[in-house]
Amino acid sequence: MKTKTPWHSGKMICVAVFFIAAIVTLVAIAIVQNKPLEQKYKYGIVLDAGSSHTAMYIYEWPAEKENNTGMVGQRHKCKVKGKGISSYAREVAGAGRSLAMCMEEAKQCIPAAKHQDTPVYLGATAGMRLLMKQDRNSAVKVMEAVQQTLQASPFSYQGARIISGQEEGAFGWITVNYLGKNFQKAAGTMGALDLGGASTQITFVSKETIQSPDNAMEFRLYGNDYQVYTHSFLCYGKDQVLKLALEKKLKSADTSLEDPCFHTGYSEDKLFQKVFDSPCVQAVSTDAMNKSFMHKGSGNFIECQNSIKDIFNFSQCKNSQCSFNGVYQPPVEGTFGAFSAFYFVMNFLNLTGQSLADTKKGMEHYCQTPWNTIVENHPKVDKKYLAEYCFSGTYILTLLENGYNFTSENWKDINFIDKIEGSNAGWSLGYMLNLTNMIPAEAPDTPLMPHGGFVTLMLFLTLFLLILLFLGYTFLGRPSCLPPKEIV
Ligand SMILES: Nc1nc2c(ncn2[C@@H]2O[C@H](COP(=O)(O)OP(=O)(O)OP(=O)(O)O)[C@@H](O)[C@H]2O)c(=O)[nH]1
Ligand SMILES: [Ca+2]
Repeated sequence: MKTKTPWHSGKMICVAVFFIAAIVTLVAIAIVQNKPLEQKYKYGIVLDAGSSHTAMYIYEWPAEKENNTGMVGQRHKCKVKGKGISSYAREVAGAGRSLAMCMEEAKQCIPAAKHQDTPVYLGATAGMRLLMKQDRNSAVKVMEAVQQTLQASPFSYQGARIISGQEEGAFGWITVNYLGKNFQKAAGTMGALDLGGASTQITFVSKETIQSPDNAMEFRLYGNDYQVYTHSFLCYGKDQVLKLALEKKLKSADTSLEDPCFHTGYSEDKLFQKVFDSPCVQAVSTDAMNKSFMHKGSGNFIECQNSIKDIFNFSQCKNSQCSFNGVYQPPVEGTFGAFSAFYFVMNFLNLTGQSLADTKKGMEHYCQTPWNTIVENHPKVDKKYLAEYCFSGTYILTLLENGYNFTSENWKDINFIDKIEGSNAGWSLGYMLNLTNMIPAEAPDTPLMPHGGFVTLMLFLTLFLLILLFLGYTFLGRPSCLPPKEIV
């Protein structure tokens, strides 16, 4: 005779059945309860008022996840027609009006119900820094004009200001690392190289203690401390540097100039004013300003590079090492994202993934190509941009190699990038993240496991228990609460 163990008792089996039924119900409730709610989005607008033009960026992010890295993305970009706001010094109202079309686009792009909760910021960079030096009064008026336009919009106006070179560098670094989700990775961060029209920035994390306070920034982000080196070179953006280079070559009595940085066959009558209208170059007399010179190309990369080296001062350095013009810079470290004109120019020249030696060969070949061939090969490219690629590419090479001290070994660490995960690399995203406190100092609490993982685990456990029950039933006999099997 078999002895009845408590496990064999029908009551126990029934209890087990109810127990499992309860678990199944629990899991079902957990699934329904934890189903992600319909995503609610928030929006933010940043106007990047650069020296050459203004761009408006609309960012969006899921309302519940604003503190998680990488959650904010670019929803829309609008390029303001015409030049940068600093070009409106003599007609300041035009600066405000120039933004109207993009603000209209923003109204269409962001749901009306969200307009008044959407912050709008404007940050002006090197063009306005230069205007501030040249004509403070007009600069203030330009900023007032853009402020008025933004305040008249339905969005929540949060300020229009000229940002510092350090901020521009640091926020560009925050943007690329936020988008690359690098703040929570052990692999470390990526340096940022930004080449604008009027200034250029270099920003990276250095192991070396930063020897000059002006170049040091400290951040605590997602629970990690970062010591960042940053420097912004005013007048070393691609448009201002062309003026610096021409200034070096031009004498006020010259009626023509042969320039190795422009293609053979290129010839354009230019006003002295075009070169000398900036605080980056030495002033000349009004008489001289109204004269013109014939700008002719001779297309020679090596000669062009030698002429560009003249605009850097490599001789004085008060610290252990410098980039140029006596500016302290520790040795470059890690990988870099190079964006804005670094990307526009190197991408056009097809020189984004090459060794330093091949990049130089590519430049040599490009610069010596006659102007009519260049025009024939690129019928759709704006002639102003087209004429300057030899100069700009040579400047970029010289700045990176001779200025920042990149070598043929670490050249491959420079990634020429336009966008990361659909968002443009630039200071504007980092600026907004900072002002909306969206990058916490400490890592936000995260659930033990993601929603999908939790549901899968619960289902798996339930299934496991059901199998156990089935096995128990098969091997240990039927419970007494079920009707007995008919004996044949
Ligand atoms: N080739 C090319 N050049 C461009 C393009 N867009 C802008 N540029 C030029 O590249 C340079 C840098 O452009 P941006 O990064 O927009 O410069 P910015 O923000 O106006 O200037 P900063 O205030 O100095 O930052 C300028 O000389 C622009 O005229 C483009 O699509 N193609
Ligand atoms: Ca810029």
